[in-house]
Amino acid sequence: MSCERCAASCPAAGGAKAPAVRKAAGGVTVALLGQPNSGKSTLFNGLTGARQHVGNWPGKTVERKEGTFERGGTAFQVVDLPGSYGLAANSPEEEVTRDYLASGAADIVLVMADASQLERSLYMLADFVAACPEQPCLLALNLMDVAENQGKRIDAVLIARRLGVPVVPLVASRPEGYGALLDALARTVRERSVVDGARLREGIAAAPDTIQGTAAAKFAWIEGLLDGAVEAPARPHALSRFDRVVTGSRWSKPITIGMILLGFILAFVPAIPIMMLGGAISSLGQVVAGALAQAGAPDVLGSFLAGVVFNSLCFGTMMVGYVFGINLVFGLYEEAGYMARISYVFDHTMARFGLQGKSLMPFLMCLGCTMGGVSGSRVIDSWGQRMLTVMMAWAIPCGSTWGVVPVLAVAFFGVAGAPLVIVGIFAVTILIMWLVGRVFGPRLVAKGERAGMVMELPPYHRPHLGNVARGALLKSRQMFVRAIRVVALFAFAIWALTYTATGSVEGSVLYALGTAIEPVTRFFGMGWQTFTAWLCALVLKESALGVLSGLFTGAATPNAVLVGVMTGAAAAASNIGEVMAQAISAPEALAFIFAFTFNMPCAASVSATWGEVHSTKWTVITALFYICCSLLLGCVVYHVSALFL
Ligand SMILES: Nc1nc2c(ncn2[C@@H]2O[C@H](COP(=O)(O)OP(=O)(O)OP(=O)(O)O)[C@@H](O)[C@H]2O)c(=O)[nH]1
Ligand SMILES: [Mg+2]
Repeated sequence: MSCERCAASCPAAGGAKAPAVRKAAGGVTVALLGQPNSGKSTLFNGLTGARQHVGNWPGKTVERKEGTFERGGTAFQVVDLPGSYGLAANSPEEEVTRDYLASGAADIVLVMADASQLERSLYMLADFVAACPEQPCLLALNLMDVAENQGKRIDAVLIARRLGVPVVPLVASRPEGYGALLDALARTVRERSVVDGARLREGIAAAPDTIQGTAAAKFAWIEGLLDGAVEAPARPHALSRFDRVVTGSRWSKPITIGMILLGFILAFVPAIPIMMLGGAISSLGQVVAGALAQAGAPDVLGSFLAGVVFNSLCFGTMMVGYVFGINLVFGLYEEAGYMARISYVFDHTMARFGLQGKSLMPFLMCLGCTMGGVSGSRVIDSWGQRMLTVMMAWAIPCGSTWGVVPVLAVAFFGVAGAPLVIVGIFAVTILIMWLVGRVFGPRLVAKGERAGMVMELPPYHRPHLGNVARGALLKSRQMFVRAIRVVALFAFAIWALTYTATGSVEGSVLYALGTAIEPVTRFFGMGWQTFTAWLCALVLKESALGVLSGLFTGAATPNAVLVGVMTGAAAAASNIGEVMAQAISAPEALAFIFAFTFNMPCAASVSATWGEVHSTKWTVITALFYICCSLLLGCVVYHVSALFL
């Protein structure tokens, strides 16, 4: 049915741009409408088998998504609309929803309400009925399990009688219980039932013609609709007392920091077996190479298989291990409703940097893996704030950096000097983040957009481990595929540059290139070996120690260098620090430490950044900024420290 009256009366219709919505040919189009976090995407996934992002905080779905399913010989097209609090609001996501309704593309609108906070959640229904009085619809009272846990009892039959359309209690996260909803949907298609909104219209007509007056009339209608239909216990829910502590002014920050640290530690539980699998893949590569050599295959074949193919897989698997762990643990936090609290607690602090509370999680995730942190920025709704978050997050030293820096710091500056180096690194991190905020902040986040986040705190839910694990697997798979492509490409390049038939590094292209450009790299405080390690770190941060090990100990065969490149510390000679301490000066080591730490994180992070921000221009700007910063730092640190060390 074309909802012409809706289009005429819908607040969106007046000034809205021509809706880019076309009606599907054949079948029945069902639009899911509801306030944020009411479970639309969960139902959408359950009905269509799609994998839309779901999570317990408002505002995840920002674009219209479509999927299909079949029931009783009828093809249904389901449209997952972005959540919005009403139809008169102004954010871009809310415009998507309004424009869609105004287009008349939906045959049936399925209004989703959160049964655990029904009165507030039904405001969308009131708005919809006022705007689209002739649109056939039905109402789903979702999150019934949560409402029941709160001790609420809802008389759906009474509400249905008052509305004149089917009203179905629902637990969207359990698709096996969709029978009643699908029956009600089929009935709505047959009967084209519309809500009896006469009382609502009378109320609105009698109310003062102001936003507040109209809203009061809508809430009065909801009150009448629910009168005698909802029974709720009077005592406050125990969790709301807990919430007062975790979001209150006194303990909120220490508790939040503790919970985040716990999350990072717990992430190792699923990560370690996956990382061990990665190690096994690398060893398998060596076995295969050895077997090929014994069978008389050309050396280049074994070297290529072990160095490029198996080591790429090894690195991809190892990296994805922690990414999976982080996604799983923080996915559980998100599902439980705790992530929204983390963002809330730090919102004010982050606003000082032009960011918002939601930027904190990506920052923290970057301490483990920049790629994971970058993909975590997806939760930030404003593109400018997301880009700025990613740009700042690149400055945070990742886990791989911490595998390299302490080894070198102790070797060159002793146990007493190393902590000073670490403090220096933290100070420069903050300096660079501040610099990024000052230089790029105004270009990315307009003054008006610099407000903190606006987000209601969702009620706590018991997380569904299966759903969260599936989501984490999906994200990890996407990341693995992205990483492996980049890694394999660079691994091939490095392999080609270090391969020599004799096995001596001096004969390799890398050696020739490195020594040729050494006069220039010396200006930035790095000799050819440290500069090569710096270059390899552009591809993979953890490669640096392995490369240094290969190049300085002299024991490096091309494949040892490559294994170092791919597996980092694992392949590093245990005495690398001592050997380097004899080969290069302390200023050069310090220059390398700083240039390496603040270099762009790794090629996979660049690819993840592009994947999140979809801007080649800003991805390139970010990469160039960090490469320049890193070289500049190397130069300054080298020349200044040479005066003292
Ligand atoms: N316990 C329980 N949780 C549910 C149910 N339906 C959805 N959820 C959870 O509620 C949260 C919000 O679900 P979403 O499907 O993302 O909500 P949405 O309406 O699409 O939200 P926006 O895209 O932000 O508008 C998620 O944590 C879901 O797992 C349910 O019936 N019971
Ligand atoms: Mg959604």
